[in-house]
Amino acid sequence: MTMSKSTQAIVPNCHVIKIGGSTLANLSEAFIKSLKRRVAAGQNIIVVHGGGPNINEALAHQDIVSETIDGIRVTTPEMIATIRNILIGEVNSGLVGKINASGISAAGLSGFDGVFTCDYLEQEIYGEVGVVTDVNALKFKLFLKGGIIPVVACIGTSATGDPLNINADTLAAGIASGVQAESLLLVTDTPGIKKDGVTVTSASEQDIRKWVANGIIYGGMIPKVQAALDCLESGVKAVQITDDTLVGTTVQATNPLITRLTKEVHTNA
Ligand SMILES: Nc1ncnc2c1ncn2[C@@H]1O[C@H](COP(=O)(O)OP(=O)(O)O)[C@@H](O)[C@H]1O
Ligand SMILES: CC(=O)N[C@@H](CCC(=O)OP(=O)(O)O)C(=O)O
Repeated sequence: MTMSKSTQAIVPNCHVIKIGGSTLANLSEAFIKSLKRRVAAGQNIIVVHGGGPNINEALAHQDIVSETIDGIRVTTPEMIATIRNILIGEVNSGLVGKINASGISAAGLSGFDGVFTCDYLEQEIYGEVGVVTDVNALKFKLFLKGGIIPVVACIGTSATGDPLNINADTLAAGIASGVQAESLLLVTDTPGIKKDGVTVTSASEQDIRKWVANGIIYGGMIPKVQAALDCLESGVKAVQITDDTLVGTTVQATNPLITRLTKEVHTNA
């Protein structure tokens, strides 16, 4: 997959944290505390969020059945307005409100606010689904310089201004690559990649390819491992797949070159 680029300066000491819809409803105190610690330590945090379960519920209310291909929702024109409204109107505002209430200054954003551009992934297969093509690192920098955490909903716009549904893991990887983040943290409802019921502490690209092929990794975990590999490929130094206890800190590569060559994906134990 071609990763997004940034036409502007990178964002220093930046860490992208993606929160899955699986976790949003019950975001723990520990998570908010960890966010505060990171901000206090001077990290530039960008939050990206999903909302898959909220979308499922809203579509079910309208008797709309949706299909996913390897974790990516095939998005028909009849679904896209609902998905935009749920992600921006409901999920994003809820999360931004929660973060602000905790004392951290945050602002809600999406592709409509010009922080990234996107294009159709493969319209004939996925319909109204986007992929990030460019990241406006300067705009992110301005928010962060002003002490505001950008909280980005996974909705983009087409060249003609129509909303596009973007898988949140894919968007997080695109933004992390575009700002040349130090790390990407994918927060979900499982403590890491599991194999035979056990959470693995680290996984290589070869492991991942094998586990996707034999079904150990399936569904919503597929966009995560793809995002992880894409990020490492584009120079992001560390990727962690974890639950919201964020046990320890993001695994940092001691030698970025080795990380890039071996494409290690770290998960927590
Ligand atoms: N090998 C695996 N290890 C852990 N979880 C996996 C694995 N393969 C598939 N999954 C599934 O991926 C889910 C996480 O993806 P998803 O539901 O899309 O979460 P999110 O909303 O956080 O993006 C897990 O709850 C689990 O059902
Ligand atoms: C194109 C695509 O797959 N979009 C996702 C966007 C939400 C998402 O990614 O939410 P999670 O992080 O909770 O999985 C969807 O429609 O479900």
